[in-house]
Amino acid sequence: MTRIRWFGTNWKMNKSPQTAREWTTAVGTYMAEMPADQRLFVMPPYPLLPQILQDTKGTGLIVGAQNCHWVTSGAFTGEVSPQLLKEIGAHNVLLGHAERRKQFGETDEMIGRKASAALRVGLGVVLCIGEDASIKDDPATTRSFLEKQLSIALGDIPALAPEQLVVAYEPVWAIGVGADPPAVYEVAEQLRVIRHVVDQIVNEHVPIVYGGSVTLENGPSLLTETVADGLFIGRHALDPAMFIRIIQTALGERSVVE
Ligand SMILES: O=C(CO)COP(=O)(O)O
Repeated sequence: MTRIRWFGTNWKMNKSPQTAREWTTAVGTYMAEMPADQRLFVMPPYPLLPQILQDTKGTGLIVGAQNCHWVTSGAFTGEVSPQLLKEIGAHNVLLGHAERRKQFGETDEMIGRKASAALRVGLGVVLCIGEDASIKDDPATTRSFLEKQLSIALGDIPALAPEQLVVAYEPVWAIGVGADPPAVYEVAEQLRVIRHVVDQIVNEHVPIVYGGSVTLENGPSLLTETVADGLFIGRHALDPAMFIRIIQTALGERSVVE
């Protein structure tokens, strides 16, 4: 069976309609020649979703939201329902990102409700999990922490369609400007643990991607020296040329130095 490789980016609170269009144009050109065993996904801010869905129709780009509520409609000011995302044509939704957990108080239970609701309306889900710096050097604690995040988030999910769920391992200590760059040996073991736990919980094959300070330099080893099925990239994928270079380099189609 061909191994599918996943490359995604979360734009966080970045980009304008204009710079989003420049990005989708450049990535669309790459995707026109892209091998069938690759999946690319992007999570723009909510207001850019309709534009990007329209501009990338037929390219195969998977376009998703960065969050959603677990309820279909109602008095939840500022929230967006999975049903609405589905109706506007979004393909998937990012849930459990470390920034949502830390800055907006999202708990494993809330993320579990969101995952269940999103999957039930037929959206794909990219579920983020990851430990913070305080436990990273304690393998047993990290293991049980990741197991708990997974078992609560996936505790009430329906039967999955193929490729409907992706798990993103994003250790909190490795995310964003000023974070510790991840060493492959540090994340390889956790990725193995996650693979094992996910296989126990879910019948369907669930791709697992690595995210957190992925760069042109560390992308190849993070992809090829671990069990990761792909890479989830933040700030270094805001530039579409760099996003494409990271993909091509990680897949061995280009070298880091050219
Ligand atoms: O949070 C991330 C993707 O969701 C990763 O962000 P960075 O690649 O900027 O560390």
